[in-house]
Amino acid sequence: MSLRRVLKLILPHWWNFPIYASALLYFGVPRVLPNFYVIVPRWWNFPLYLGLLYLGATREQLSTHNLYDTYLAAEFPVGSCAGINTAVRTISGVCNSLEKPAMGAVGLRFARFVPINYTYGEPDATLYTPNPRTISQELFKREEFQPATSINNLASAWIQFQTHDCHGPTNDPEHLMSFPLPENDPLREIGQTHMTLRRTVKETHTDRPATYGNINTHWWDLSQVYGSDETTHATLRSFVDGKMKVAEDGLIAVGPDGIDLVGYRDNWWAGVSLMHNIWVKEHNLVCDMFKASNPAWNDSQLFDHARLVTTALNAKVHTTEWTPALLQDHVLQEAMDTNWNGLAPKWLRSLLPVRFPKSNNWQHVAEVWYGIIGGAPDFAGVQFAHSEEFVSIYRFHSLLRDNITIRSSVDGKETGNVYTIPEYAFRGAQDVIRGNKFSDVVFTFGTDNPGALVLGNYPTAMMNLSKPDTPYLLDMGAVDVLRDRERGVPRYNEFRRLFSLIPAKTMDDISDNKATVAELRRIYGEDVESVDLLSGTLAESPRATGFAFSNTQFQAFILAASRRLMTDRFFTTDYTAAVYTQEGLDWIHNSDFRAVIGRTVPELNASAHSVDNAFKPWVVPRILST
Ligand code: HEM
Repeated sequence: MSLRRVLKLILPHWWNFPIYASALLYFGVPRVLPNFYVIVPRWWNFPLYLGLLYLGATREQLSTHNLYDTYLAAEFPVGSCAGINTAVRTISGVCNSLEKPAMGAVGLRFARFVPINYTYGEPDATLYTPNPRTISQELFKREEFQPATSINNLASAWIQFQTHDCHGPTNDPEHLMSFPLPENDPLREIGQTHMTLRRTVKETHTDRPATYGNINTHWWDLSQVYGSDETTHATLRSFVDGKMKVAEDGLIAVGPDGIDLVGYRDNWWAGVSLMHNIWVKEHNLVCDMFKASNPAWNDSQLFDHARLVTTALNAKVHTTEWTPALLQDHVLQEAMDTNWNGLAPKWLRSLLPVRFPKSNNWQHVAEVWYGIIGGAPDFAGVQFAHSEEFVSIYRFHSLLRDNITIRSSVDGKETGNVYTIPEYAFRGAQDVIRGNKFSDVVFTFGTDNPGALVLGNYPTAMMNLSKPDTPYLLDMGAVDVLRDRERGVPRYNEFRRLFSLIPAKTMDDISDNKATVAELRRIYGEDVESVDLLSGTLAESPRATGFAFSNTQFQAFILAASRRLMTDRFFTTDYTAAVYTQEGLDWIHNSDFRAVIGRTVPELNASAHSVDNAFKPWVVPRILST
């Protein structure tokens, strides 16, 4: 951070300076102030430093009340790091924690962000009420595409690339959920009376709610690119110079099922394929950089270092670019930047190169000053795993566009190739990626808007989705609702209560928009407790200025976004030149997503740099506007 930026931050807000100082003090005594936590419904109206203080306090509040392990102490797998190279990320995710080697590894259970006794899956009496199909068809269905104008379609591809479906592609064929279709359902005309789907694969326990395993690693380690098991991983490596395998055309090769050969390949579409290609290309460029500076390194050394750097850069892009693009609020922008870079100006860091002591109290001061990265890990007393609630807040299918209309990156003109969802999903992704110039595809994503995350904007094609190997059509709107109920994710109002938010007393409290409230009432009547999490969050307003999603989802996000960084050894204790190399750290420090695009698709360097954040709609070539 430059002196100019510090002055810019402080001067217009000089009257906030005492608040800023108290924020630092506050972080120094983290376990005290949460006792005095006061919920502020419209925190985004605070001036900058008060807003930062409030977000910090909220995170502390949530770390104290919203972290729950789903393992009993005696159940947790005992692991060992004997014979494992602990200086690098492992494929299965073991040994990130040296104290608890199995933490965050592939197959481990999802944790919970709400107390365990609130996570029983709903019984049949409520599971199907209100009817998920009615909700999907009457509340969610898109009549007309409503764009999210502040972001581009790379943002939607990005978030699915980050989250994917981690409960597994097949579900449990032995255990089904089935409910009658509404009387007026058009499917009844073709003889269908019920909607049926497989339950999620789960572990049952005698005295507590069922638990669910993650089929990928939990860490922020790009396992979707590299794989979470050695067999898959081996098929993806070229074993030459540390590089990932690519086909002759420079893109990821495709398997016999028509899907790209990558670490995790479920629910495939053109957007995720695009992201995988960009990050595999980036990995291979990092290998080139390392080979040039370390000619004696073998394939494994090059791969392991390139993975560390590529992964950290990916996490940095998410923290400092994707999130601020989705949540364009001044407080949030600063908070996310502080997470990664800290608030301390560079010149002061060089004067005081030694970090604050890493004792429990000072650690929080150090975090604000220097950022989470390179600091001391903080588990808030609970071992790390992704949580079921974190999966649920990313049910973002409304981001999907009905059509992808390819435009040339040279002049912005439509090429004539248009793909609907059934054409760009699953095997169809290949038609988009290889049926066009890759630069045109990326350009199209950079200049298109995704759909807005509001009611009435769920793509109709996703409500009649034919997924390979699934023996029935999926109404994804209904599936999204049903999965949360099945997995015991609390409904909207309970979710708010448990996340230190003020619950709605009546439907009118959910949204400022009268028409939206009327829509909710049509489905849920006056029973505000029955409103589903997805319905409530899509309906919710007001939202923070510039927020693409609701404050309720944001609350879970506050907890998860920092926690993913601060529990990971490779973002904390081992974010050092000794582990990453200095050139590796410099690569991360000097790059943003615009640079990644410029390197991996050089034709797009200028377009990607036409905006200050690669996830904002790119400025199209002049020919379009003339
Ligand atoms: C054409 C593109 C997409 C297709 C075909 C697709 C399809 C699916 C399917 C079939 C499921 C699993 C349904 C089940 O539980 O049985 C799913 C789950 C999910 N999808 Fe999508 N999806 C797409 C895009 C997206 C996007 C853009 C996001 C944005 C984040 C997203 C987020 C999720 C989440 C969070 C889940 C739940 C994951 C889990 O249960 O572990 N999807 N999707």
